[in-house]
Amino acid sequence: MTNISPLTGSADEGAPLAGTASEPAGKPVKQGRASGMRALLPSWSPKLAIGLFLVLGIGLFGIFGPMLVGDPNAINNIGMTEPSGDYWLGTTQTGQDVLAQLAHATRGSLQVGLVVGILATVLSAFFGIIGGYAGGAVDEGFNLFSNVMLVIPGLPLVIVIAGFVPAEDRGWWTVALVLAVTSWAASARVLRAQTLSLRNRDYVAAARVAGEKRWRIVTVEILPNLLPLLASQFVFAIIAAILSEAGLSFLGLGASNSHTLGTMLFFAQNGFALQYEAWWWFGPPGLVIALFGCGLSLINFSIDEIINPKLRVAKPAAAKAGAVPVAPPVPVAGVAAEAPPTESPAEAEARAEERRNAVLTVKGLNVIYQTEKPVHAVKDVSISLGRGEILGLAGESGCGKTTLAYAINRLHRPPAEVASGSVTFHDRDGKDIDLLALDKEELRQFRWAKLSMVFQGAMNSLNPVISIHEQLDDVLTTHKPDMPKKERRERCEEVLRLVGVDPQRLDSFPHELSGGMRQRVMIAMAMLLDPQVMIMDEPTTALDVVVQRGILREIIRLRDELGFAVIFITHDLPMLLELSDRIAVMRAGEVVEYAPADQIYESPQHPYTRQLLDSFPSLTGERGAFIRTGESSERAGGLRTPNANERAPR
Ligand SMILES: Nc1ncnc2c1ncn2[C@@H]1O[C@H](COP(=O)(O)OP(=O)(O)OP(=O)(O)O)[C@@H](O)[C@H]1O
Repeated sequence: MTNISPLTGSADEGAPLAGTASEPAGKPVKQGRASGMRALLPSWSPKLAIGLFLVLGIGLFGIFGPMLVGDPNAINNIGMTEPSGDYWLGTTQTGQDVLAQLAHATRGSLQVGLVVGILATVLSAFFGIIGGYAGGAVDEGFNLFSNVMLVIPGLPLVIVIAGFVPAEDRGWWTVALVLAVTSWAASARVLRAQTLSLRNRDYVAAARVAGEKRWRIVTVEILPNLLPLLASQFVFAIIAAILSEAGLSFLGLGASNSHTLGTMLFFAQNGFALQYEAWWWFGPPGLVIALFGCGLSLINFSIDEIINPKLRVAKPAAAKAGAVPVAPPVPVAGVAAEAPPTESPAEAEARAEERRNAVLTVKGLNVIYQTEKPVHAVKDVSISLGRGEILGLAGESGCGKTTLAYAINRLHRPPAEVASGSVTFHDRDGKDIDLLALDKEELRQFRWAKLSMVFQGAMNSLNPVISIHEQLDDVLTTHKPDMPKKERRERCEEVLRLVGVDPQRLDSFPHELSGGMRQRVMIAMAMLLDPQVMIMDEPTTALDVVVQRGILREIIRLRDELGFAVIFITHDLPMLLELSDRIAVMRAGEVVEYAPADQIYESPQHPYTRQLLDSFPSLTGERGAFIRTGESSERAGGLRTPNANERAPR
C-alpha cells in the first residue's frame, strides 16, 4: 500500500501526484523531514514520560544516594523508630538508618539488574542470531543447547547453583551471574526465529551476492533490524533479574555481603517487621522494586512502537482538530452528484432508474490517516456500482484505491478514519443498508455474505499450514453453521470448479499450488457465499500475463453467469478498458473522471486520464479483445459484454 521510493527510501508522499494527497489545501505546513535516527525513536507519550521519570529518578537515587547518606551498617541505639526529621525513613530493629540502607540497596539491585540484562542479552544474541544465520550444525548445536536450558526449571536451578556457592563468597555479582545463565534461552529462541526470517529477505541475499563478509551481513544487515527486539528483551531481563534477586534473597540465597532490595526485604522479614507493623522497613524497598518495574514496562510500550510502527497513533490534538480540512465537493466530469435543481423529468427518471439498479452507492466519502502528518487519502469520492456491473478503479500507486476499497468494506483501521460521507448497500430484497452504521455483529454477518473481497497480494493470503478445504470450509461454517458437512464439501468443490481449479486440489496445502491457482482459490473463497459485490484489489498482480489473462476471462465469465458486481482495482488502465463497464480514475485521493469504459477509451475528458492512456503504448494499434477472447487483433468473441463490443482502436 505505502510505496517506498527505491532511490530515496521515502514514502510516496514525496511523489508529485501522491504528495498532494497529504497536504492540507491552502495551508502550507512546514514539515522538516525527520532524520533517519529520529524516525527510529518512539514518539513522545505520557507513558514514555512517566516511565523515563520513574527509571531515571530511581537510577539517580541508586547512583548518587549512597554518597549522600551515612553508613548503612552503622548501628544506633534507637531501634524500630518511625520516620522522623533525624531518620527520614525510620530505623531497623537494630537501629540502622532505613534511608541509608535503601540507597545502597537500590544501587546493589540496579547493578544486578544491569549486569544480568547485559549478559542475558549478549548470550541470547550470540546463540540466537549467530546460530540462526550460520544454519547447519552450528544452528542445530546452539538450538539444542538453548532448548536444554529452556526446559531446565529456572528457579530450582538458580537455588541449586546459588546454594553451591558458600554464603561468604556469594556477592551480588555471583547472584547476577547465576541469574544471567538461567534467563537467556527463551530470548535466544525468539531471536533465532527472527534471524531465520531475516536471512531470507532480498536485501540480505543482495548483500551476500555483493560479496559482503558474513560478520558484516550479521552486524550491518541483520542486527539493526533486531535492535528494537533486543532492547525490549534487555528491559525485561532487568525487571526479571531484580525480581528474581529479591526472591532469592528472600529465601536466604541472595547476596550475603552486599546490599540489595532483596536482602533488605530478607532482613525485614527476619526482624519481624510485618509483626511489629514497621511498614517503613519493608515498604520502601518493595515500592522501589514495583516503581522501577512499572517504569521499565512503560518504556517497553514505546519500544513496541519501534518494532511495530502501526502501533503509533495520532496525537489527539491533530485528530480532534481534523488537521486536514475536508475539501468541499469538487465537480468532476462524469461523477455522479446530487441532482441539480434544473434537472428535467427525463433526467430525473434516468437518475431514479440508476438508483434502482445500483447495488452500492458511495457518496462524498473522505478518509484520512490521522498520523503525525495526516494523509487525506480519499477525498470526497462519489461512485455507484450497478448490479452485475464491473467498475474499474484506476490510478497510480498511492492514489488511494486500496484505502477507498477498505473504507467501503469498513476494513480500514486506525489511524485511518472515515471523516465524512456515506456507503449504502442496496440489497437484492430492496432493503438499503448503511454500511457505516452497522455494528460489529451486523458487519460480521454482512461481510463476505453480501460483499466479499479479494485482497492485494491474494496469493499470499492463504494460511500456509491449513489445507485449502479447511480454509474454504471455515467460511461456510462461520456464516452457515447449520449447513451439513456433505453440502459444505460439495459447495467447496463447486466454487473451485467455477474458477477452473481441479476440485481434487481441495485437500492440498497452499504451497502445493502455483501462484495462479492460489489466486483462483482466493477468488473461489470470495464467491463461496454468493455475494452481490466482490471487491478485487489488484488480484492478478505478480502473475505472468498469460495466467493473468486466464483469471480475468474467468472473472468476466463468472460475472455473466452469476450476476455479481465487481469493483476491480488496478493501476493498469488498459486492462480495465478491456474488463470494465465503467471506470473511475483516481488521482491523489480524488476521482477525477468517472465514465463508461468506452467513453474513457474514446474521449477521455481529464488530462490525467489522457496521460495515463498515453503512458501505455499499443504495439498493434488494436486494443480491446485480448482478455475477452484471448486474441489480440480479433474483436469478436464469446465473453464480451455489450459495452466492449464497439470499442474502437485508438
Ligand atoms: N497506515 C497508513 N498511514 C498513513 N498513510 C497511509 C497509510 N496507509 C496508506 N497511507 C497513504 O494513503 C495514501 C493512499 O494509499 P493506498 O494504499 O490506498 O494507495 P493505492 O492507490 O492502493 O496504492 P497501491 O496501488 O500502491 O496499492 C498513500 O499516500 C499512502 O502513503
